[in-house]
Amino acid sequence: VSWLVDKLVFILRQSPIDIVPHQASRDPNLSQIVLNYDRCTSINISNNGHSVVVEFDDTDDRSVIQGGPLDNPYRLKQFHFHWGEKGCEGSEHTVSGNSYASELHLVHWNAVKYKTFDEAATAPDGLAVLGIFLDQKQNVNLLQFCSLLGSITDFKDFNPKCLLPSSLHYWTYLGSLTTPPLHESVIWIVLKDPITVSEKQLGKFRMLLFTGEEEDQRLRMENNFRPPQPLKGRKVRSSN
Ligand SMILES: NS(=O)(=O)c1ncc[nH]1
Ligand SMILES: [Zn+2]
Repeated sequence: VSWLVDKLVFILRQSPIDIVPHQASRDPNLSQIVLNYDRCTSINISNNGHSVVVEFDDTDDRSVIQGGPLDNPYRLKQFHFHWGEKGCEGSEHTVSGNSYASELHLVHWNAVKYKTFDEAATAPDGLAVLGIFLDQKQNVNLLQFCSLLGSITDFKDFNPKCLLPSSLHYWTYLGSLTTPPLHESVIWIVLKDPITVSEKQLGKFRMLLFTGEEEDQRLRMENNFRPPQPLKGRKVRSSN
């Protein structure tokens, strides 16, 4: 039973969470976040069976996030999306119990303190994930690039800056990966303002049918969002 106790005791900072804006504490020491994605080097876009992922070259500090709750620059490694089968659900974080249609995660790692992403992914200050809510309207045409499971397509010079809302106001809290292995290693930075995507584009997410190499292995990819987890006394801070 001790392994069970160990497990229970250490599930203290799981993600996502429900963010309640008026309960977040406005912290004057929280500076703005700074995104240096201009010389970002996207490499490929792929469908890993749970999401669509765009990988970046993280061998140097060309694409980093810094400022806000972060003590040093964190390197952009990949971004991916979470969505649902209906327009009213799909994001992982919720705001006063309300879901958005989808949520974009830009995953960064602390290359100052750790040698590799995998090492950082198990450290309490190893990762920083920028979460951006997607509402329904505009165009995010990544999906036409890959709808086949396991398909990897060249995807050079894509600058994620075009996926950002006008304001970089954010909430921040200490949490975890929202997919296995659920490591409690993420400093979450969730932007308050959503970006808007078209219903058609979101529909493409939902219709993301893919076939593996084997014939007739047709699976529907949908509802790849984890529900909100217990706050366990954590504080959510709000930027100014
Ligand atoms: N969804 S998440 O951003 O917490 C994540 N990134 C890598 C694995 N899981
Ligand atoms: Zn994610």
